[in-house]
Amino acid sequence: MQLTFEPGEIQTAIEELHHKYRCLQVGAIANYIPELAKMNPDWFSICVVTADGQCFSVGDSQQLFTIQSISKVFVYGLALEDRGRDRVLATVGVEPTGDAFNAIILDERSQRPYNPMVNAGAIATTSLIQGKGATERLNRMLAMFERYIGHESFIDMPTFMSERTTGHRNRAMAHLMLNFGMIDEKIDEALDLYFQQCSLMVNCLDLAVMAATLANCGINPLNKVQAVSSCYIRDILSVMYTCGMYNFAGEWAYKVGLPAKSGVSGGLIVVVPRRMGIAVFSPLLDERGNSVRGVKVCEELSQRFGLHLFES
Ligand SMILES: NC(=O)CC[C@H](N)C(=O)O
Repeated sequence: MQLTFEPGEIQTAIEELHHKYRCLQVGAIANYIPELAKMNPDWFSICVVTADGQCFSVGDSQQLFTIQSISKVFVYGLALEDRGRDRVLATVGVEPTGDAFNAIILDERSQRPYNPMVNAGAIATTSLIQGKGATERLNRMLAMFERYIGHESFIDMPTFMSERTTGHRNRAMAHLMLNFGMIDEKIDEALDLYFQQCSLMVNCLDLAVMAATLANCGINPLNKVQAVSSCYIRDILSVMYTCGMYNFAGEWAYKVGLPAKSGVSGGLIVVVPRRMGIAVFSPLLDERGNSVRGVKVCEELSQRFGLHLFES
C-alpha cells in the first residue's frame, strides 16, 4: 500500500512526540486492580506498523504490560467467527453508552449490554467463545491472539488473580445478564476467561502489529497469517470507531477520526484502514480511563498526517 508520506517522516514524528510528552505527568495509574498500581508512570512508547510491514518505534516498546480492555476488540472478532453476526448481535448491541466503561447498565428494551467495548458487553462477548471446556476456550483465545501478535504470549497470573479476587463489579454485571438470560449459567467460567484475556501480556510493538493486522484486512503484515476473517473487519472497526474510547468516543471521532481502543493499563491502539496500525503505551490515565499521553499523541499524529477518515 502506497503511503502519501515518506516512512522516515513517521519515525521523525513519533520521536518528536515522544520527546514532547515524555515529561507530562498528568493523570493517574489505575489502582482498582491492585496489580496495575505497580506500573511505572514513566513508561512511554509509540509504535507504528504499516500495512506493508514496516515497523517504527520509540521509547519502551519492549516493556510488557497487560492488554486489558484492548483485548475486547480481538475477542469480539473471535466471537463473530464462532457464532456469526446475527447471534452476536442478539447478545451484544452496537450502541455507544456515554457512560463509564464499568457502568452496570443494560439496554432496557433489549436487555442486551450496549456494546462489546464496555465491560458488560465484553463479558457477554467472551461468554460466546466456543470450546468444550474452560481450557479449550482459553487455548482457542490464546491461538487467536498469537495470530495477531505473530508469536506466543502468556497470561500474567498475578494480574489474573488480582482481577479475579477484586472484580466484584464485573461479577455483578455477569449476574445481571444471567438474570435476563443474556448469558448462560457458566458465569464463573466466562468471568475467568474475561479476566484471563485482560491479563494477556503484550508490549507496545505487539499492539501496533495487532492494529496493523486490522488495518490490513485481518492479515498480519509481518508473517501474512490471516488472524481474523476479512468479512468481520467492518464490524470490528465500526464498534471501535463508535465505542472504543468509552464516553470519550464522540470527541475522539470528531478530533482524531479513526477506530481505536484503549485499556486501563495505558495501552491505546488506532487503526488507519489499509494503511497502518498505531499503538501508544503510557499508564497515566484521564478520568475516563484513557491514556493521557496516548490521546495527545494520536490527536497530533492524525492531524499531522491528515489521517482523519473524513479528511478532505
Ligand atoms: N477499561 C479496561 O481496560 C477495563 C479492563 C479491566 N480488566 C476491567 O475489567 O475492569
